[in-house]
Amino acid sequence: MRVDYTNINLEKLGNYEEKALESFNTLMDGSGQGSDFLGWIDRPVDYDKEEFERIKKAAAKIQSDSEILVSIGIGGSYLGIKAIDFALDNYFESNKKVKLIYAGHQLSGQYMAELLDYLKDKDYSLNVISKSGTTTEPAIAFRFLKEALEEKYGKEEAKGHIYATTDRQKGALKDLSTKEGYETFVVPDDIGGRFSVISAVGLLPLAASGVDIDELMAGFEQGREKYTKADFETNDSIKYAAIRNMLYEDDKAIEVLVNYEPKLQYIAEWWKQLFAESEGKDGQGLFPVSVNNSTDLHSLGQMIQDGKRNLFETVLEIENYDNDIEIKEDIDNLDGLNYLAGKTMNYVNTQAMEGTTIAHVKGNVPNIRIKIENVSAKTLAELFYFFEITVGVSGYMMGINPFNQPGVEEYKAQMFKLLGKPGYENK
Ligand SMILES: O=P(O)(O)OC[C@H]1O[C@](O)(CO)[C@@H](O)[C@@H]1O
Repeated sequence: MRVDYTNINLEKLGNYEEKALESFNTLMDGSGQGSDFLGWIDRPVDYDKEEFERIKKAAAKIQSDSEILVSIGIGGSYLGIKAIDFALDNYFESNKKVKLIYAGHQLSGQYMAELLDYLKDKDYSLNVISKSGTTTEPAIAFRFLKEALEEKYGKEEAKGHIYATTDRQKGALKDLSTKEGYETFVVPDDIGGRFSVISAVGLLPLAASGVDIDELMAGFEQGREKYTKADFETNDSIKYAAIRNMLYEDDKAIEVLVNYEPKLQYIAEWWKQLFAESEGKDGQGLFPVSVNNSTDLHSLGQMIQDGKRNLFETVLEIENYDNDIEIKEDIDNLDGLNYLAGKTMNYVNTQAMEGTTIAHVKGNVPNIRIKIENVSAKTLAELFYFFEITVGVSGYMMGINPFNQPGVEEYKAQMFKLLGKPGYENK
């Protein structure tokens, strides 16, 4: 993975170097705000090997008795799993050993009714994932899905199809799992939800679907090797954090994560939670949005080219693809496309990316380019780790605690009051 800053004016970057390095050191020595949640930094090498093996065993069991695993969770207990699972699958003929279906990531009654109907004649298991064990969306989903599973297999057999990933010792889900005897996996105390894909949160469902979790861990480890060195020139996490802050102070309020490969769509969704929950507090933070090109060049592209000049782009470029297809000569050439004969579609896509970059830079949209070698478990894990270090450094540069998310409680309090949850009457 490499980061290219060619299309950024780096004249003022020197003013940010010292602060970026200071913030990086604060992150690494654990002396900053939220330092109880830095377990993800060393987790690529320092993890529970016994649990890792248990995850592989559970995954093999799921593969042997289920065609579907319903992964129940929201936010950090959903987005990283979906991002990697979606990116590594074939678009049409799934190559997965077990199909992952998601639940508990919204509150749609329509979705739940249709899901329960769909599952009726399928063999499936449930992985309920919630660090707190009390989040409303997954809790409601689990209540429905557990009932349906018990109806299908009987209460005792159903227990062997339920896997709970939650806090080591506390919370409603932990209590329920202990009472019912479900196999449980741990969301470590020192890893916040949006950083938790490296734990059993991500590892169990991804292993069940057939992702090589050794490769995934190798990618995180590679990230740790590259992005935990205190060197401004060679550690792109520090430099990228500095550039984001430089652009932020230059009135760029929005960062747009751009991809030209639909497989990366959910990587962007994961990235949005990481940056929004980490930076969006105390009246601060770059607003993270994403576009999927070239699709969005025909919608948001107009705004990016010509709208308010308050944004910059970070473009994800894939350097090598597993598949590509050549455009052929057509005798009639009625569509006028013969000038592309002999070129591949990915070549055209790349020129769309390069052309768009030129146009946007001309239109005063600073562009950062992140180049990843390919779409694999290893490269995606390295990319995740890179963004995680970046957000820690960047958040400390902004003077905020990047590891809490107090703002998300407000909607919950108002919703609970409307729903009549005991204790919320006077909120
Ligand atoms: O895993 P949990 O505790 O259910 O939380 C899910 C998500 O909800 C949040 O706490 C926000 O409400 C996120 O930070 C978190 O990723």
